Amino acid sequence: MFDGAASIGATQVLPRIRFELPAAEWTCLLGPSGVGKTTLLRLIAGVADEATLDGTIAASDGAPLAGRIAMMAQDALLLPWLSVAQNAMLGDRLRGAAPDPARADKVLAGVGLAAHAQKRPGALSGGQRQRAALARTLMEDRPVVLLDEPFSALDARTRVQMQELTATRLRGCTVLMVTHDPAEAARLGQRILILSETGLAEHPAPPEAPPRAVDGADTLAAQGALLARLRGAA
Ligand SMILES: Nc1ncnc2c1ncn2[C@@H]1O[C@H](COP(=O)(O)OP(=O)(O)OP(=O)(O)O)[C@@H](O)[C@H]1O
Repeated sequence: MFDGAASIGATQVLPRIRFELPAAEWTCLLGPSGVGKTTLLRLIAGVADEATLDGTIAASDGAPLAGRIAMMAQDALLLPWLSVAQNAMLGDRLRGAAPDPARADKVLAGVGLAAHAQKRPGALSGGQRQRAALARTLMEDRPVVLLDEPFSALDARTRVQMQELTATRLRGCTVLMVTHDPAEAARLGQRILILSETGLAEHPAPPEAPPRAVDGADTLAAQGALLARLRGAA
């Protein structure tokens, strides 16, 4: 449960909001640029050192959130001196656990980077780097996953594939994904939230389980309604 507002210095960077993330469901968060979506994710992940939270963040089971969250940031920070495979296994390395190269190979193959596993991030395209960061997030195997525009740099075909792969792999996880794409929210969201300067609003999600067909009637209707609402809010 999140209940609070956030500021940096004297500036409010997240309006006061209150919401719960339903367990094992995929929640999509949309809203205009600069409204505080990334700040919200960073606060939940416990890495928003720049911001001051006036409120509380708590898991419904009362246990600490630390150690249960994987986050894929917008500026996917791959370490430039490590290979793609080593980046994918970074979580284990940082925890001092034994890395699992066979699993990394599998996850990298899943995101279409098998042929690039030994390359440095600098030798990849932006979309390939984003898939490498996605692989690292999937490798983490955490019950709560925060995704900040994870598919934004991908071409249309790869985006649809990665949405499907991620939805399948994260089934059973509690996911909060920031996206600017109403089509993506209509495909993946079991709950759709819109953040604005005045607070949080909920938008109805299609009833089918994600990933929904791109051209499904319910998906297209939800996409259209969401876009109209976002335009109205602009
Ligand atoms: N480190 C920082 N120092 C000062 N202000 C910041 C910092 N990080 C973010 N902000 C400000 O906080 C506000 C919220 O930023 P945030 O990145 O959370 O927005 P967002 O909704 O994720 O935007 P976008 O959709 O463009 O990614 C913005 O006004 C931004 O300028």
